[in-house]
Amino acid sequence: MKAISVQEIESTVAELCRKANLRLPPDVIERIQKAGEEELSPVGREVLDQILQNAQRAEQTGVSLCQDGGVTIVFAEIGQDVHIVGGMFEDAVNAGIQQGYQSAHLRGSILDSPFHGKNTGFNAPGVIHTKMVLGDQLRLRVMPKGGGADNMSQLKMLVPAEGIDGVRKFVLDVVEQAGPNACPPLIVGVGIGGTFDSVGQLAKHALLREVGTSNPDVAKFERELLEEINNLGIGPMGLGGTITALAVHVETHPLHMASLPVAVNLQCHSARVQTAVL
Ligand SMILES: O=C(O)C[C@H](O)C(=O)O
Repeated sequence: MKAISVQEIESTVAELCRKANLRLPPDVIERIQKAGEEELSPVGREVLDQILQNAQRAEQTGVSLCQDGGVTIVFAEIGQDVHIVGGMFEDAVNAGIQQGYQSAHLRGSILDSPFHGKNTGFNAPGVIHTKMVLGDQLRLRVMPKGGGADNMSQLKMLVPAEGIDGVRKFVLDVVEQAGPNACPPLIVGVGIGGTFDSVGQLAKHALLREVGTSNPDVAKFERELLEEINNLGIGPMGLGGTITALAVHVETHPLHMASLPVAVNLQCHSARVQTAVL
């Protein structure tokens, strides 16, 4: 049994929030660089170059990658042999979000209620997903999820007879309808299976994967979808081009024989995720 204090959790989440908002992960940078070599449109190449310059400046100056620090999504894998001491896990995470956003001067985007619309200040509360795992470690992953791209995401309960072709059509429709609004080039997270409530989480979870790595069970489907999305011609920031998406990540879950839930969670090019293990 390992004891982990709420103070450690709070300061770790704070640091992850700061890092995530100021630093584009190396896998994302590499994929954008490669996209710059592949993009056929000169305007598209210019946009990709500006995205890379923006990432460099954010790291050098401490000004956030994007004005939108998003909803702070925290994925926690909690080892069964971990004992959290000194308070409530969720309170510690939310205090960490507040500390991180405040100290790095990041915009608070969270309203207390759809009815009152009062900014809570410093971006708390976040959305927290927890999973019990083996071991005595706590793995924390922070994803600031921008509002613009999340707004263009969609979920649909397909009829099973629509099959995988129906899924393919739905994913393409979602990307096409999003057009420039989700700030392409995108990472397209797709969840298939489970239930109405779980499939959205599956699609969001797919975005955590290292950009461009494939799910061996559906690698061909992911490759085909990426090609079809890039053939839509939306291009970087919607200005036309051959790179609309950097990657398609698909996750599946067993499902009821009468259902075919699909969720498409769009991630803008500012694909920010940072991880720490306690
Ligand atoms: O809230 C914002 O700053 C903007 C939003 O993320 C957007 O993409 O339009």
